[in-house]
Amino acid sequence: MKLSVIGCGYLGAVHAASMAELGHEVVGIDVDQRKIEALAAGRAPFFEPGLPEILTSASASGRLSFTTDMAAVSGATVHFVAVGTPQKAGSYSADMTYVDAAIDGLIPFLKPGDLVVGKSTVPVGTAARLAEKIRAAVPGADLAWNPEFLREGFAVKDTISPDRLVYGVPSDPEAGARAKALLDEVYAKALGENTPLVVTDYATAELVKVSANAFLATKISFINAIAEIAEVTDANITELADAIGFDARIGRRFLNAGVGFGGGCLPKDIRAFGARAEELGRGESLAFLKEVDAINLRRRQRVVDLVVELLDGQAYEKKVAVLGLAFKPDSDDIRDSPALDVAVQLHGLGADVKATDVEAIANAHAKHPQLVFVDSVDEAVADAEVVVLLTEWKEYRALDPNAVGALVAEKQIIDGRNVLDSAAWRAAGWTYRGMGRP
Ligand SMILES: NC(=O)C1=CN([C@@H]2O[C@H](COP(=O)(O)OP(=O)(O)OC[C@H]3O[C@@H](n4cnc5c(N)ncnc54)[C@H](O)[C@@H]3O)[C@@H](O)[C@H]2O)C=CC1
Ligand SMILES: O=C(O)[C@H]1O[C@H](OP(=O)(O)OP(=O)(O)OC[C@H]2O[C@@H](n3ccc(=O)[nH]c3=O)[C@H](O)[C@@H]2O)[C@H](O)[C@@H](O)[C@@H]1O
Repeated sequence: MKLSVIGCGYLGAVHAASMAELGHEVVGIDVDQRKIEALAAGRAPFFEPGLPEILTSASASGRLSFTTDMAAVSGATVHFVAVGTPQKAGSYSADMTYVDAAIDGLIPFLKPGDLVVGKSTVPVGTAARLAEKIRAAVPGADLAWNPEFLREGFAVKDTISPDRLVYGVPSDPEAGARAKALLDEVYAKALGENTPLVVTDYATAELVKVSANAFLATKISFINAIAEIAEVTDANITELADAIGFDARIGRRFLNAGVGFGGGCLPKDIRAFGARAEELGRGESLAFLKEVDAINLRRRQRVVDLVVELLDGQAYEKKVAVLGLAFKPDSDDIRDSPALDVAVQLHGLGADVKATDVEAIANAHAKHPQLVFVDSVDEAVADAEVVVLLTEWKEYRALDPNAVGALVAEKQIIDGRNVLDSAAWRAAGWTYRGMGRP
């Protein structure tokens, strides 16, 4: 099948390459010339495990191409829209400029029978609005909403073998059936493997996406709120999470307390969802998401406070090693990263911060050139008075407390992700502080 993917960022580039890997003929479009040049040369413009391999194989197959020229969509029947919907400056709402520009750019090249498929995360009501616009401009063309649930770090696997598929299709039965048939053809492999499929209306599909992210964010903030109580009672949040997680109704996943959630999605999605609820006159229904956000941001402050506490109340000119900048391991994404936020705050307090990451240094440097970045843990921790672990890369989880201890000035560590063996670090002479565990 011939597909186009408009917007080739963390979502779109993976989607384009994965669809080509599945046998479709795909053209990826982006306004970012540099990104397109990299992708066209078979290079991933960001770090995502497995992406380089499928880019190479799909490009070699001749089924995958990339361009900045929107006219290239003409040969395709199904057009995925995967452009960004970041938080609007000065507001909690989603910035819809890119989605609107992508649809406006696409319309002149649509033909009757084409299906535009929204993948970006949008405020509920967007699909109905865009569908009207598309149908008015190109009779016979239509729109479906097919939210994406991939996780960065697992994006290729999640795209090729999703845990569920959701289609928001037009309410007209004939148009709905046609949209479903086209999407079934796109996702034939996953459907053949009995992937659960929910076929629904636009509003439900849009709400499924933001509800899923709101639930995940709430689950993380729930455990972090309990971690705040654990901190003042000397309870152990990890053991507590294990214990409640054994209840299948609760489940252990997404109960890792620490410096909290970040990234290009959970934080901005809960804010945009709350803002949309207010527009709909139902602000109070999602008021709890403000608390979820507030708990989350307090965890970053908690790490900063712990650093200052370990430095006897004064961070100024003290040497602090920051391990981790990406919002999570196996990603170079620093969008709303708790780790980077903490590094910036410590720098703001006058600390002599040396920060490192496995993949995210270039992105972090581009955004915060005022920080000092070093390429290795050894350089970061040299003469440090406090070491702060903020992104749980496997390399950092495996650190040897004795080896690190030989390099620092003071053996003090804050485990912002609760991933180190506290007993082993203490046995090696370290002052160990976790996030809600002794
Ligand atoms: N990153 C992720 O893991 C997931 C993201 N999403 C959603 O997918 C959407 C995209 O997210 P990301 O890929 O992370 O963002 P991103 O910022 O990495 O990528 C967006 C891309 O769209 C391009 N773009 C902007 N305007 C354009 C236009 N008019 N025509 C063509 N290209 C244009 C940008 O240059 C950029 O490369 C967002 O709505 C996000 O919430 C949903 C699920 C997972
Ligand atoms: O809409 C999106 O873009 C995506 O957002 C998240 O995926 P992602 O942002 O890639 O990363 P997650 O694995 O969800 O982690 C998000 C943040 O939560 C943090 N987290 C996660 C789990 C946990 O137990 N504790 C915790 O603090 C992570 O460190 C990270 O900062 C969702 O998991 C995806 O399903 C969704 O498609």
